[in-house]
Amino acid sequence: MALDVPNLEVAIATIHTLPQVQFWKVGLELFCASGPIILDVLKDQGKRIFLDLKLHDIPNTVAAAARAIAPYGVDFVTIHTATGLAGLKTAQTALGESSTQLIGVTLLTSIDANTLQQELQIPLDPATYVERMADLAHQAGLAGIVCSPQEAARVKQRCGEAFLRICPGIRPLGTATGDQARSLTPNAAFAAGASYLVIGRPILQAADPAKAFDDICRSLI
Ligand SMILES: O=C(O)c1cc(=O)[nH]c(=O)n1[C@@H]1O[C@H](COP(=O)(O)O)[C@@H](O)[C@H]1O
Repeated sequence: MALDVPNLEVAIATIHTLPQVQFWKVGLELFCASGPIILDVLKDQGKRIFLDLKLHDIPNTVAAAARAIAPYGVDFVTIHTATGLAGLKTAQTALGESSTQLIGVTLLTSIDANTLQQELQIPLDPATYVERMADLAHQAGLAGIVCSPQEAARVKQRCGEAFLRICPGIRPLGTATGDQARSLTPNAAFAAGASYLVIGRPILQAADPAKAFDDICRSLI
């Protein structure tokens, strides 16, 4: 679950409201607001942690950031694959002996074909672009990628089962799409080969978040 909340106080309340959630994603909003203390809070409760900082810079700088992140001991940390092969490799190397797995963000799930081709002037369809980015991440030795569930099957076929496909853009039927452009239902996402689903607003903004979480889990059985 994405712990997309504005500060430490709300984060702690949210973790308590959803004790059944075992794996939390801490993103830029909360990490900037709370600093690394939120990681200690989650660790103290035995939770797994996905630190979603989406590194994107020159190789020397992403490597330095990865070295600074390694001692946090989180499970996953993200880097944009558009950083390029050299940056992906140096960041992976910089994590050294740490158990943290480096995950490449391929193409944000908010970007549709029109935005990719017209606005960003990248003459590929999103699935082909994601495949190219998955290849880079795979070649650099990363543990997996973030992609939309719509690309999960192709990435699995291309890079193998062990290469993680972490999929946001998850929308149970009847929930608002919002800014997500390439989405699927939880059930369809797993069927398509997602290793993990990342879900925020459909649960956080539900009238009863615990029920929304349980309903999603039940829909997967
Ligand atoms: O790296 C991510 O986690 C991420 C990548 C991406 O392409 N799309 C995407 O939505 N995310 C994150 O996944 C979460 C999705 O949240 P909801 O749209 O509220 O379910 C947010 O925390 C996003 O920052």
